[in-house]
Amino acid sequence: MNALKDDAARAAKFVGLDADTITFRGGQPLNGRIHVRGAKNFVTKAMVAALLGDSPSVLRDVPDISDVRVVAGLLGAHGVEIERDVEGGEIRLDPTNVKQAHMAEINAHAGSSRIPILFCGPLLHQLGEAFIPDLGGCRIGDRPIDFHLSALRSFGAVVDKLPEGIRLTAPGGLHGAKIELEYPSVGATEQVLLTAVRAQGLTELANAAIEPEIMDLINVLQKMGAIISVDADRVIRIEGVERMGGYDHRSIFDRNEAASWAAAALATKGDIFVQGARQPEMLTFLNVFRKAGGVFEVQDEGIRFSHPGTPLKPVVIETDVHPGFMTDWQQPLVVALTQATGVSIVHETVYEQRFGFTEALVEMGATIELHRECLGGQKCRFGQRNFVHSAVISGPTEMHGAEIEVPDLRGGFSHLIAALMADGVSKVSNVGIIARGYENFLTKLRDLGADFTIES
Ligand SMILES: CC(=O)N[C@H]1[C@@H](OP(=O)(O)OP(=O)(O)OC[C@H]2O[C@@H](n3ccc(=O)[nH]c3=O)[C@H](O)[C@@H]2O)O[C@H](CO)[C@@H](O)[C@@H]1O
Ligand SMILES: C=C(OP(=O)(O)O)C(=O)O
Repeated sequence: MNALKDDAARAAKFVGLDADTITFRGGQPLNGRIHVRGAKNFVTKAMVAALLGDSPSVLRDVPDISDVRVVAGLLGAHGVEIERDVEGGEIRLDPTNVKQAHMAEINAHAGSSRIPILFCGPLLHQLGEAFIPDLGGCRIGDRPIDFHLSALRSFGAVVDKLPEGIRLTAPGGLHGAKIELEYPSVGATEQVLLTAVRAQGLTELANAAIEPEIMDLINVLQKMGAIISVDADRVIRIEGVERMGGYDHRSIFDRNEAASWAAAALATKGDIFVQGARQPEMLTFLNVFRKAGGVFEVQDEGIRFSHPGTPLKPVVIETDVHPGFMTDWQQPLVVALTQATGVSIVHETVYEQRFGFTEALVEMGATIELHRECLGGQKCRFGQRNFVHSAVISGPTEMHGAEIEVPDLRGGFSHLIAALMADGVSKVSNVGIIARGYENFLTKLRDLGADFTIES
């Protein structure tokens, strides 16, 4: 539990959030309009990509979340000059004087985010050497980096595991490789992209992940001078180039944040217009939202999500890689499903331990049973390995206030929704973790009519 407190305190500090525990008075619908900016799962990677150029890059729609601060800190430690307009969402990254960072500065970022692992390729290209601190990120499974290290070795990198992180060198340079991922990992696909673009020769990546955030990273890399093609069969081909320049780019919107607010509208019987949300990247979510009874209206500026005013319907969901149902959508939606009439099933096939958040929901009155079996229909990697990775949610159940602790980013947002939906008072602690991926979430909640008080 101390590790979670540390996660929360660190993330809160990064964005200047003076809040640890929030007392909610629930039972009111969330109504109104909020604005979602660039995607946590893209912006941070585009910032790393700037390291590959020999001239400055400009990224727009950058949200003020702690993962952005962590990556900016690590880039700054490596000599990247950063100018940031936090309110305007613009960041300018000048990598022309990139240098090796001091170990102390690198380790100051240990345990804060998963993004540092993506510095490997760009630092090897620019400096011939990379030190990567211990990774952070949500505690929702083991989260090994074996695909990353194996891919880097295929490019010619030498990896030394040190007590405080990993050190990489490339004595013979980096050269193109033929790689096939065991599973279409988002991070490992990005690792290959960020390394292959300047490696000598051709790289072929089979079984790649093709999430919209990865496609936007490819857009950025192409703007910088890379040559990348994506085939329909999940094969990505990259022709290495000798030099790359900077980019000017507006980030893709955060579809995970948008889905979270949609779930909040459904769970609290509310009506939320999410400015910045777009239909194509949310197609799969929108289908499930509609099947559960949710109402949405796609407009030019965003998507309006609302409760139908009639009972919600149960759904069966299997999380999957894109274009499947994104794992980061499942936790907030489960809260709404506690109000559906009947039995819903969620089969989590991406992470082996992503149902820790349901314990608090059960304490608040939800009926959720967890199972080791693959309950969705398809067999996944976790069924045979005996992980608790399927949830059965029976509803509708009355929810009442409780004292709960945020376990991870999306689980934390689901706890906020539960506290707002429940009758009575709830105290939610460790809210700093939510600042990892939800910009100004307290202001947005206030704007939507939430009733709460903050304790530091
Ligand atoms: C910062 C960021 O973008 N985070 C997202 C990214 O995480 P991240 O990139 O870490 O997720 P991955 O797609 O790599 O992980 C998917 C699965 O592959 C496994 N795996 C991954 C790498 C590896 O070397 N070995 C291995 O076994 C993981 O343990 C997990 O079970 O994609 C996830 C899946 O869409 C999202 O939930 C996260 O929000
Ligand atoms: C799992 C997530 O993030 P990370 O990979 O940064 O831990 C998430 O955004 O839900």
